[in-house]
Amino acid sequence: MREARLPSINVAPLLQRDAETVAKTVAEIGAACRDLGFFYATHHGISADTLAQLNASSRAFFALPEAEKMKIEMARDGRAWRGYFPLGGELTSGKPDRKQGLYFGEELGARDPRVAAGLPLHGANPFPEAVPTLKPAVLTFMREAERAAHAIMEGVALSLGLDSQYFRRTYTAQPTLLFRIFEYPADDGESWGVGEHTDYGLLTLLAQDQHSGLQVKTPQGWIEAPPIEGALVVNIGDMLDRLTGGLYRSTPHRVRNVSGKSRLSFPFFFDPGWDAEIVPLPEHANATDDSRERWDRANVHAWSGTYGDYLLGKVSKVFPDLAKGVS
Ligand SMILES: O=C(O)CCC(=O)C(=O)O
Ligand SMILES: [Fe+2]
Repeated sequence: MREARLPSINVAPLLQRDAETVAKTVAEIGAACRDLGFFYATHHGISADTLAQLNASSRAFFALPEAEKMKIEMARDGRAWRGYFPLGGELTSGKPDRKQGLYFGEELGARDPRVAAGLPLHGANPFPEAVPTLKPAVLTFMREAERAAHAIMEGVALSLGLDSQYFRRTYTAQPTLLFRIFEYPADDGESWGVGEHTDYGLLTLLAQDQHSGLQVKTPQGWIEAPPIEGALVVNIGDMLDRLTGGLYRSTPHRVRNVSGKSRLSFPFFFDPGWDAEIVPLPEHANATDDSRERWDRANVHAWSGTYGDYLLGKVSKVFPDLAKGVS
């Protein structure tokens, strides 16, 4: 493992729309996106209190007896694909991951047109009765994380020479929001917490507890992305890679919890609207096929379609049993 560090970027000027200091932030974001596709964001507006509530409520949930957790099991939730999955229940790169977790999305009522139309991955979230604090903790985190993600995407747009609202207009007026809470038991010396993969959408914001485990693939080898108090890890997903013809990289990463303790992480996925057709930016349309280097051997630059199609294809692979009920 190489001793290298991801850059750390203060994103407050984007949240505050501070014209004097935003140029520096934008330049840093552009450089980080072109280089590793990963950086730490500080001053992101997600409060320390929100993170503490989320951490404590999640710990309380995972400490429940298995039967209690299984009351909100994903398999019971139908098309929305929300709820709990037990250890080994998800197969990120074809093998069971050494983690248990909770899967959430945007909290949508039955009258939301997307729910009424029966779109998979849309609906209400199941929350555990046994830990009533989890619901407000998750919903508050998601609200604050969405605000941070819009602001960082404004920085990404500016760094590409686009106007700040470009992505909001084209893809994220009604983003697809997925939020997950993972508990990784201490390493067993054999299995990956999450196997090597890239994320699917535009931007991932990751909060972590105090235990390391995340590793990022760089041209010089794997590096660690340990937790930094108060900072989020931000990385680019396949759709931004596709839009920029590979200029902004969707970088592979993986997790091995070698901390010796149980590790919690909280990835928030900020993705294009479900029906959005993903069309490369005209000036970045000439991408090279990088499928031979990719973990899934897919050529995202030859792919076209809506984000919903892309996501469904990916999620069907990681939860093969659930997918049978949706297709
Ligand atoms: O748990 C982590 O640190 C990363 C999780 C991750 O990469 C993912 O859920 O896509
Ligand atoms: Fe990931």
